[in-house]
Amino acid sequence: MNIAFIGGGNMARAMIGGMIQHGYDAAQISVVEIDAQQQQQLVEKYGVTITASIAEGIQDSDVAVLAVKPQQLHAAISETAPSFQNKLVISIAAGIRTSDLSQWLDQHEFIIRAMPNTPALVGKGVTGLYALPRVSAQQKEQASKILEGIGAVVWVRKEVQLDAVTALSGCGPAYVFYFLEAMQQAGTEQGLAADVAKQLAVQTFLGAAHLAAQSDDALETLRARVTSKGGVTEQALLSMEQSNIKGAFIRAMQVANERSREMGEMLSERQTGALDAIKPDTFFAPRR
Ligand SMILES: NC(=O)C1=CN([C@@H]2O[C@H](COP(=O)(O)OP(=O)(O)OC[C@H]3O[C@@H](n4cnc5c(N)ncnc54)[C@H](O)[C@@H]3O)[C@@H](O)[C@H]2O)C=CC1
Ligand SMILES: O=C(O)[C@@H]1CCC=N1
Repeated sequence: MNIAFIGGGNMARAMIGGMIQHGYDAAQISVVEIDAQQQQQLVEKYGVTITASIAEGIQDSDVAVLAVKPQQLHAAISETAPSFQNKLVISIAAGIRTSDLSQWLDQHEFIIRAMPNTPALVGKGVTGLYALPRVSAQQKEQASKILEGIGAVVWVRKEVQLDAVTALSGCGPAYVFYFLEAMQQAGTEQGLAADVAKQLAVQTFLGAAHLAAQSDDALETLRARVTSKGGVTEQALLSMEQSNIKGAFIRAMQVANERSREMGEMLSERQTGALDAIKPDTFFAPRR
């Protein structure tokens, strides 16, 4: 199965790196990338075929993965729509709806919208997937196979659920890094060396995540087992409750979900002319 990536930035590189590490042949991967520096890095690091032309890049591919920024997508694909004919198209662009993609690609029907995440680079990603009704079972299997090379795969039945997947696991690695930064900072402020604090924080996350993955117990139960009555953890959690950390976190994910939907709406409206008056560099600012 030959795969072409349209856009070879952060997420495409995470996917390509993960796929190659898990045995995928670089000769079967081509990347359409317009930035010369990115092109050079992709060739040097992964040995994939590079071109700046979509028509050329995808002509021998069975699957095209759309991996440019959401606001770059319409411009990138609309003029080369016929090149995508009969190919399975997997879009990883946040927010962009399959109905718009289909329209931009001359009513293309074989479209899967996917939301992967950057731990794909180390084969530990998770991807949420939604397929248009005409996508065959075999094409869905192809998509699962590609994405299982870089981690776990979860199919959703309703497209709107992908906004929740985006808010949770698409953005999730950033929340984890943010939390790790806070743990490292607190550790150093309490007298630990920065590298030791980082190791303790990262290993604690890894350990807790493995424990949660392997246990049948609810997350609350696992938390309760750490929290001795009248002990140390209890005080820390009490402090977090007083600061409403959980509420703030849930609110942040709600905002992320809204932003994902808003991006889809704005880009859809823009292409139908409703937002033409707004300059491309400013229209993408949040409307709040
Ligand atoms: N970074 C992340 O954690 C995740 C990103 N995504 C989605 O992945 C997509 C890509 O995101 P990133 O990799 O972070 O962005 P990025 O900016 O690192 O990569 C986009 C690449 O596309 C290239 N490009 C732009 N226009 C092009 C064109 N017409 N033809 C060929 N190449 C073109 C750019 O030069 C750039 O290298 C976005 O749509 C984003 O929503 C999805 C899941 C997670
Ligand atoms: O922040 C973004 O827009 C993309 C989508 C999920 C992770 N990164």
